[in-house]
Amino acid sequence: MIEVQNLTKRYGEKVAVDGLTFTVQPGTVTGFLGPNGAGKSTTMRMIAGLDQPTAGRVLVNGRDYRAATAPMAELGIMLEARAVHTGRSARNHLLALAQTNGIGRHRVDEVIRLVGLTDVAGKRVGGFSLGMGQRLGIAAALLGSPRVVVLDEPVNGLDPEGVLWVRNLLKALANDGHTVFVSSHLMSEMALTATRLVVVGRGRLIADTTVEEFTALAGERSVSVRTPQPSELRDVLLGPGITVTTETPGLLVVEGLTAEQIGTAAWQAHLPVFELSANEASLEEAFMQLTEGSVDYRSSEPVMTGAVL
Ligand SMILES: Nc1ncnc2c1ncn2[C@@H]1O[C@H](COP(=O)(O)OP(=O)(O)OP(=O)(O)O)[C@@H](O)[C@H]1O
Repeated sequence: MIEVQNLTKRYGEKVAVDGLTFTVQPGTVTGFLGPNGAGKSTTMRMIAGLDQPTAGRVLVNGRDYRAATAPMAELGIMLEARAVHTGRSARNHLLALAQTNGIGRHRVDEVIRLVGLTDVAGKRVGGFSLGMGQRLGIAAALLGSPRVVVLDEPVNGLDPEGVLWVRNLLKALANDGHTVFVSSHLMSEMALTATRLVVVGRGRLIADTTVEEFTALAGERSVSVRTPQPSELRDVLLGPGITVTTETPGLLVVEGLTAEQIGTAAWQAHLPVFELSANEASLEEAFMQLTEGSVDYRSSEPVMTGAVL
């Protein structure tokens, strides 16, 4: 379990993390979401004791992680992969880590197999692609068979097969009872991997919810109806909690009713309907709405959702 209590981190004037409080439970994958610069990496570094909080504290399995006697068995962490420039082979890199933490050789081979690096284990890490580096980072995080696994953007740089592999790995770890906390700035990816979500913006907690609840929120959508008798249909549909707007002549946009309810009401009132379509809000759109106003860096160019998926 990870308990983050009133956690704050300031860098001079900049408040990177601002009074965050949340708990990450074992047995589930918890997604840590937020736009760029929201404070995810800083929070993760404080969980691992790599950064000192300005205020508040973090408990890993009920204790301060820095006081753990076998730290790699408590917490395995992979921070955002940066270019690794090392002449060491992947196996030697992991062996060195294992030796300094009292972990046996057989576990090194086990994690190499687990992350699919067997064929390149003898190769220099410096020559690894971003995806191979991610796999190596995950191997290092899992080396001590930790109860808590924290991964910062683990699918960055992975091909679709790699993304699927990470997704399944995280789910398997959670099913085994591990605490799994994984950051991403992609809502759609988290929706497929996580059960719970902690959403931050500008260092503050925006939502601590289940993916199901979040999806239901995104599911609140409008329905477009094309009819030759818009004012009559509008009168039929209007009621408490229902809004009807006209965007173009003959086209109503209805909020608060399903397409089925609208179709039935129109049929009962003998009003013709030429088109009836639900306007689905994507998870990514719902996430953008939720974090609106808490984005640090905003591109002036619109980004097609497909391009970031
Ligand atoms: N060492 C530092 N010194 C000064 N400012 C920092 C430092 N580390 C982080 N920040 C700032 O704190 C804020 C939060 O950064 P952080 O890297 O934690 O965000 P993030 O959510 O992980 O973003 P990303 O998805 O871009 O990695 C940013 O505005 C960043 O510029």
